[in-house]
Amino acid sequence: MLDKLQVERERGITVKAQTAALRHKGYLLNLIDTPGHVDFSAEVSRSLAVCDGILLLVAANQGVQAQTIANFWLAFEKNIQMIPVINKIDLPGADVKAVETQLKNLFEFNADECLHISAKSGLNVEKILEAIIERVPPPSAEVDRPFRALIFDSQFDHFRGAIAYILVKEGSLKKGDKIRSFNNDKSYDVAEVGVMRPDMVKCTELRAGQVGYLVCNMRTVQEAKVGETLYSAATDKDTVQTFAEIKGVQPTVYAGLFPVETSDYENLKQAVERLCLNDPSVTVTPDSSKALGLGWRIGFLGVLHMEVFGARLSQEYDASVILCQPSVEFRALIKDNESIRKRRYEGLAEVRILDPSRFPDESDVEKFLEPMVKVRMIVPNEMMGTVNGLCSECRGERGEISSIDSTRLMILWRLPLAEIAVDFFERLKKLTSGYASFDYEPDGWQETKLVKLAILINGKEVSEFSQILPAAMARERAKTLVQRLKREIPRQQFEVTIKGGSRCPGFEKKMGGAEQTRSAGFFRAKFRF
Ligand SMILES: Nc1nc2c(ncn2[C@@H]2O[C@H](COP(=O)(O)OP(=O)(O)OP(=O)(O)O)[C@@H](O)[C@H]2O)c(=O)[nH]1
Repeated sequence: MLDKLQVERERGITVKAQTAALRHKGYLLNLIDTPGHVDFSAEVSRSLAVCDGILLLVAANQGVQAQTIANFWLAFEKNIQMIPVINKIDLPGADVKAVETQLKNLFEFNADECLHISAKSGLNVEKILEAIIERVPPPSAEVDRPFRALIFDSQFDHFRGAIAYILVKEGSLKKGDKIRSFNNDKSYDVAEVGVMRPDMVKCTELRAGQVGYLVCNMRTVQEAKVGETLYSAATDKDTVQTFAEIKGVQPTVYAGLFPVETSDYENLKQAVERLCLNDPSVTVTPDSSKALGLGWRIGFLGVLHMEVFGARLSQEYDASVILCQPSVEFRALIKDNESIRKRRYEGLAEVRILDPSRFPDESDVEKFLEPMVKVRMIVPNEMMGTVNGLCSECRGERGEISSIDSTRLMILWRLPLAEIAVDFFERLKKLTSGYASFDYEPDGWQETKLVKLAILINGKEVSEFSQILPAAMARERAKTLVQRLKREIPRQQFEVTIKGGSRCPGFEKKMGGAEQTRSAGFFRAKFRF
């Protein structure tokens, strides 16, 4: 019901938090359904900023997943009331007792706190609503004060402009009211308010404690930014209390984004801005390339997030884009030499490496650093060896292992982000027949050796296609690239060379003939790696 986006329906996953208001026995409950995948964790943290309670859902046949633990701690730190719910008890593989043990061992939930339901058959679902009413405190809301609300999500509508989803903390709001935004400092006449049921339904008034949507002719997407405070135009700005900042999540992978046709740049720019309104966890920096023209370097929370962003641009905005190979951010500590630092690196001692075309000269570099992550996996006992094997292959350092019940282990590893950014989860799932779950968080930086794999087309480097990666990963990656290029490039037209730098000596592979019938449009359409 709540997965409305085409990409969600196609992939069967939630990528966007959705709100639904429902009435039950005289109470108004506002629910937010959040995604489960680690790439969309920003949706969870943002939703927690406006919730008074959470339902911690665990499937009876799968048990606690790695992301359940991450989400538990997010809610715990905010001191939000939690209701543990064990779902899918209708399945033959359901083991309610085992899940109860896990919930006790990991989070100290007692068995009598846990609800046992089947969302499919509807069994005991009613009890969830009762539990929300009994256990979750009502929102603190003062209806008699002047209007004040927080924008916790927003979306661009092709017909009505920016639509803000708000939590009304104080007062009330109706059509015709005059309001102001605190950070943007603009004033608006309210054109429409309503609630999500889960589709937008107009209503006459939103009152303190409610969440709903607001249309007020916000013309640019910046005006409906998440975290903005709205208040009654009659209130003196100096007396307005703003909401605590909704902390952003740092991107983990970056990729170049360019229009297929350079003439589409302006349209794509608008589409990117509008989509970012609904997905504020991406970071956007303008970028330009000799081969691909004007575009952006975009930061995502993972490769799935990147793929979903690309799919949404094409499905919701009809945009054709080139997304280059994703890469993590590396850093270089520049040698302690004032004149080199000044001349070449804007005086910086440490530079960020996000773009192969701006790879520092190796002789200027004291050391390279790569980002590390703490990975948490939950796996069946008998698969420990397999999982540990995979992690050591990925240059990992083993951390603690603990059992969460008699059949499952929680395994911690410290791994380079570059190793897990692309296909680690797929490999883990394959090796464990889908039984392992995985979650990670940033864990500092570590010295590394970096290699630039340069891709030359007809003898010229196309830096957007070139890649920077740890030397340990270079040979494997180069081999995959060779295979891919063999499939994708018409050899009579292009000669492609992949060159390893000094740290990947001798790696040079040429393919195709050298005929100079270069067609930029073709390049753009063809190179989507
Ligand atoms: N047998 C059974 N299947 C269920 C039950 N609840 C959900 N499912 C199935 O489990 C699958 C996943 O359901 P979703 O609701 O998409 O799961 P989710 O946890 O929201 O996943 P994300 O959308 O990625 O966050 C679907 O195929 C559902 O039909 C249940 O109580 N019993």
